[in-house]
Amino acid sequence: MIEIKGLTKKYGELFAIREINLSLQAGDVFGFIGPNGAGKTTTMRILATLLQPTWGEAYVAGHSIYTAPKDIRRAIGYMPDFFGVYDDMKVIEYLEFFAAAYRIRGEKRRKVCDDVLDLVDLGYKRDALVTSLSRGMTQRLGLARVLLHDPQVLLLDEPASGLDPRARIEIRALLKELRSMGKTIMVSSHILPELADVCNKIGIIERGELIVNADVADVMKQVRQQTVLKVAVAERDGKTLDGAAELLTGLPQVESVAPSSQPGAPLTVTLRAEAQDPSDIARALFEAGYALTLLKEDEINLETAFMTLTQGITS
Ligand SMILES: Nc1ncnc2c1ncn2[C@@H]1O[C@H](COP(=O)(O)OP(=O)(O)OP(=O)(O)O)[C@@H](O)[C@H]1O
Repeated sequence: MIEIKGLTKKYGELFAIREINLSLQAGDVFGFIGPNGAGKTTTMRILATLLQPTWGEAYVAGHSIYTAPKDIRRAIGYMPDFFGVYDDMKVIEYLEFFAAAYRIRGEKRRKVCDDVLDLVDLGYKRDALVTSLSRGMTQRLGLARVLLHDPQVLLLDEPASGLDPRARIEIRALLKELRSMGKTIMVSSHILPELADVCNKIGIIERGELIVNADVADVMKQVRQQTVLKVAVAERDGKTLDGAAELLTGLPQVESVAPSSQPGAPLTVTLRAEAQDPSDIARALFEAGYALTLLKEDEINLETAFMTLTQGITS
């Protein structure tokens, strides 16, 4: 759906983006992470055929940015990081205006507008003035607008920037819904946690260069090759968590035991690479008379994974 090869944009001597390569399949949700000025907007504007690269190739939905920009515009929904809304227009009028621009006519137009409004949960603001909407609602209206012509590919430039926590959560839920509809999505942000649980692919861009470009699942595997467990026992009958830690440290399949960070918190037990079965741990504790209250695999979050993976690269 998106194929980029050696894409480069220069402004004078400055490389806004430099030799970017990227390949996204249908249904991929690509989180494009980078600090301000890293090159996210430049990349998206080139894909949206609003900006010419200095050199390099880019195809969207099978169409070249050089030879078929009109086909690309039909296939994409591009939401810029800042967009204006017209004053003294109602929400529904605003959408109908853009639907008309997409040549959606007659009864279908009203239906399409109502459908996208429902999708972004703004049906109840149908007759409100666009200028009366909160920033979160305005962003959702912007999303509704780019969905009018049912594009296969969405390019969303920082859709959650400047929103309060609740509105960010709403945008994330909406992205998940669009993902379940099979859309291919490129969504940018300058912070990773925002996109962590929405994307299946992540790219990190710094000073115009894509320094990480990976499948989320692969990153997880790469970062965590060992099993890490959270373990807790009941502190009674002379048995303590410290005693359990000592016992576990002596087991051959255990590589390390980190004490609990605060009173009552579980131990963090890392197994040796070849030992994957946590039931040995349960058995050893049980046989020594401990009452196990917690034994679960410690789930690594994407943020930690990427921090580990990019250590030293982004500093
Ligand atoms: N028209 C322009 N003329 C000169 N330099 C530009 C122009 N547009 C962008 N740049 C530069 O290109 C680089 C990349 O900018 P870009 O807007 O793509 O970054 P970004 O990752 O989208 O940042 P932000 O998160 O702030 O939107 C920056 O150094 C920027 O100053």
